[in-house]
Amino acid sequence: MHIELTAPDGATATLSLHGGHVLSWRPAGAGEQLYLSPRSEYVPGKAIRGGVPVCFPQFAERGPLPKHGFARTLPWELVSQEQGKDDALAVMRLRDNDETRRLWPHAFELELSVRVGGRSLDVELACDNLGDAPLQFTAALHTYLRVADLDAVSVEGLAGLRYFDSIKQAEALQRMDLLLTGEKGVLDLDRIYFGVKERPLLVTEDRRQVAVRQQGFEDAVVWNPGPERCAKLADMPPEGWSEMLCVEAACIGRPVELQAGESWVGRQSLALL
Ligand SMILES: O=P(O)(O)OC[C@H]1O[C@@H](O)[C@H](O)[C@@H](O)[C@@H]1O
Repeated sequence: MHIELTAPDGATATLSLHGGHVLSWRPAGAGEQLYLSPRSEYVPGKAIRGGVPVCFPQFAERGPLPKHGFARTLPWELVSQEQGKDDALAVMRLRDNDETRRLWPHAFELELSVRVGGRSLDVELACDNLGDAPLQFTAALHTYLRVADLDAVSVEGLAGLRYFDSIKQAEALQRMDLLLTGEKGVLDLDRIYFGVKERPLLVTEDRRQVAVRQQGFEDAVVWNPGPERCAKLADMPPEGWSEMLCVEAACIGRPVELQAGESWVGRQSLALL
C-alpha cells in the first residue's frame, strides 16, 4: 500500500508499507529528487530498488543475516499520518515477529518517521530494545538520489575522511571532493566513509544542489554500481546507474549497542538548495 504525503506548500512524499520505504520526494516547486527503478518489484521478501530502503539490523553482507537485513523486505504498519501547518508527516512501524526472531532473536520496535515540507525531507529511524538482553545492529538509510547526468555530479564534505572501498576491499583516505565519472572521476563506486558524524555533505549537479545532513548515524556510504554491475541487477534498467547516486546515512564501523529498554535514533535530512 502506498501513502501520499502532501504539505500545504505542495511538497510531497510517497511511502510504501512494504519495507517501510520512502519512494518519492518532490520539494515544493521542484521535480522528483529520488531515483526509483522502473523495474522495482513490490513483493514480499524482495527489496524495492530506489527511494530510501531501510537497512536493518545488518548493513550489506557484514554478518550472517540476509544482505542489508530484513527490514526492507517485510511489511510495516502505518502508525500515524497528519498534515501540519508547514509540513506533512507519517510514521511507520516494524515490530519483531516470528520471521524476524527466526533470523535475529531480539524483541525490538523500529519506527520510521518521514516529514516533508518546503525544500526538505527528514527521515528518522528509531529503534527500541524491548527485550531483556542487550542487542547490537548496523543500519543505513540507503537513499537513492536522482541525477540527470552522473558525469556532472560531485560530493563535497568527505575530504580528509578514511573510507573502506568495498570493491577493492581496502581502506583509503579521501583527499579531495568526490567527482563521479568525467575526468578523474570514479565509476563503480562502493565506499563506506567512517566518522562522518554530523558533517554536512553537498551533492552538486550543475546548478542543482542537495544538502545531506545526518544525526545519530556515524558513517556514510556512497554507492553507484556503474554499467557493468548495473547490468547484473535484474531490477535495474541497463542505463539506471547513470541516473542515480546513493548517499546513505549509516552506522557500520561501530555497531549500535542497546541495553534492555534503551533506544537509538538516527536521522537523514535532505534539502534542495
Ligand atoms: O543490491 P542491494 O542488495 O540493494 O545492495 C546495493 C548496494 O548497497 C550499498 O549500500 C552497498 O554498499 C553495496 O555493496 C550494495 O551492492
